[in-house]
Order: sequence, then C-alpha cells, then structure tokens
Amino acid sequence: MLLGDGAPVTGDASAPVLRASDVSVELGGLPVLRGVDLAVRPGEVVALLGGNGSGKSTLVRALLGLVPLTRGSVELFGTPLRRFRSWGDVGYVPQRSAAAPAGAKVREVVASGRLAHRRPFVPPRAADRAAVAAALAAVDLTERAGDDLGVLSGGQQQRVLIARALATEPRLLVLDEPTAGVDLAHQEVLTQVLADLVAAGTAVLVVLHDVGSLGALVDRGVVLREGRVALDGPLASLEARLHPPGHEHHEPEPVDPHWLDGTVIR
Ligand SMILES: Nc1ncnc2c1ncn2[C@@H]1O[C@H](COP(=O)(O)OP(=O)(O)OP(=O)(O)O)[C@@H](O)[C@H]1O
Repeated sequence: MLLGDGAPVTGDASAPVLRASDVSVELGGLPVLRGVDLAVRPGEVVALLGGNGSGKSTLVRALLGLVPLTRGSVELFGTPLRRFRSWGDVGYVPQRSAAAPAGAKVREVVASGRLAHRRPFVPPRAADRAAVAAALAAVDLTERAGDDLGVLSGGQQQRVLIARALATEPRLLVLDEPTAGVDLAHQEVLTQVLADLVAAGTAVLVVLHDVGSLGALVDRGVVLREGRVALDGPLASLEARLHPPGHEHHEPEPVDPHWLDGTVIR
C-alpha cells in the first residue's frame, strides 16, 4: 500500500520489538512465571531485575522460544513467536554457565552469531567477516581470536558470548547478566558498545543483578518477584521506592527491599 505521496507504509516505528502478554511458564510441574506482561520498544533499554529464582532467566528464555509457554503469547517484531523466523535480528547472550562449547575457537564462537544471516554451504561473505572482526574488537579480544574458548578466563569467555551477539548485528539484543565476572574496565567498554547500538535504534533487554555502569543506559526497570511483575518504571522511580527520603510525605510507598534480594540499583 502507498500513501498519497508514494511513500511506502512501513508501520508504526515505535511499535514494540518485543511484546509478552500474560506469559506463564511451568517447569518441573511448578509455576515459575505467572501472567507476565512486558513490552520493549525500538531503542529502549529495559533492565530485568529481581531476586534469585524470581524468574528472570526463565522469562528471557520464554521470550526467545527456548522454553514453552503454558499460557499467554509473545510477539517479536509484531510476529507471533511460533511464526517468527528473522533470528538474524535477535542477539542473545545467555548466562555464561549455560554455554561454553568445548574445543571451539573464539573466532568460531563469535562467527556462529552470523549463522542466521548466511545461506547454508556458502562461505562467509566479506560482510560476515567484517561483522565478526568488529565484534571481537568491540570486546577487546582480537588478539585471542585463534585461542580455544576453554583457555580464556571466565570474564573473557563472557566477552566472547557478548561478541557473538554483537556479530549478529541485532535489532533486539537480549542479555542475561552480561557483566557477571567482567572487570570494571571492560564493563565500561560494554556500556559504550551498547550505547552506540542503542543510538542506532537497537532495543535491549538485560537481566542485571548489579545495575552498575549499564544503569546510565537503562530507560526502565522491570522487577520480577515470584514470577510476577512487581514493579515497572524508570530506574530512578524504583530507587525512590526502595530508598524514600524520610522527610518527604508525597513519595510513593516504599517497596520491600527483599524483592530485589541484593540487586544494586545505584
Ligand atoms: N528446568 C527447570 N526445572 C524446574 N525448575 C526450574 C528449571 N529452571 C528454573 N527453575 C526454577 O524456576 C525458578 C526461576 O529460575 P530462574 O533461573 O528463571 O530465576 P532467576 O531470576 O534468573 O534467578 P538468578 O538471579 O538466580 O539467576 C527457580 O525457582 C528455579 O529453580
């Protein structure tokens, strides 16, 4: 369909890239997520917060189709998850303990982030090689590209997983505790890399225990508690509800700090 001036209709540019409605998940016969609603828009950075076992990783995995929903629905870029095929638009950094392929070279792991862009049995194109090189440079691991993943330190392995997701050149980047085990200097490098992606329109959903340097990028925090969304709002408002100034009477009700179970917002 064309508008009167001939411009193609491309849809609502601010439509959510990710929308979860009433998502419930049971694992081992027990409810883990209970009616979660969540939307992430282009260029938005949403932090998923909450105590241990509140369901953050399960939610991320459910949103990517890695665990089945028992109720509710997920849309990626406006397409229901069961019909979604554009995985080249999605980057995923799992929790490190969940992924450390034995015997793989660093470059191979990062290059696997390009698979959704490539046709089978065709050698990588210049664009694929350039994306891998840029991703390795972004996490400061160019020199280690030929090493076995297993000989890298824990924090370096984490940076490899981040590079794999960056190599995808995603429009939606989902990261599960990406800064766990990463030193402060490289957390700041990661923050700058993400800031550049976000400025270019990439949306980010990031599970965090310690908001740390990434906090400067975060637009909104969503706090899970026992598989439900307990709070959803700007980080500053969550912080105000956790630490209300004693002398003001118009602040919202303080929330129970145990909901965050040690999560550090500031
Ligand atoms: N495969 C599984 N089978 C049974 N229960 C599971 C499974 N995976 C997760 N759970 C349970 O689901 C709950 C939520 O786990 P999840 O890993 O999503 O929490 P989390 O908020 O990411 O925690 P953390 O901050 O410790 O990483 C926990 O009680 C966990 O034991």
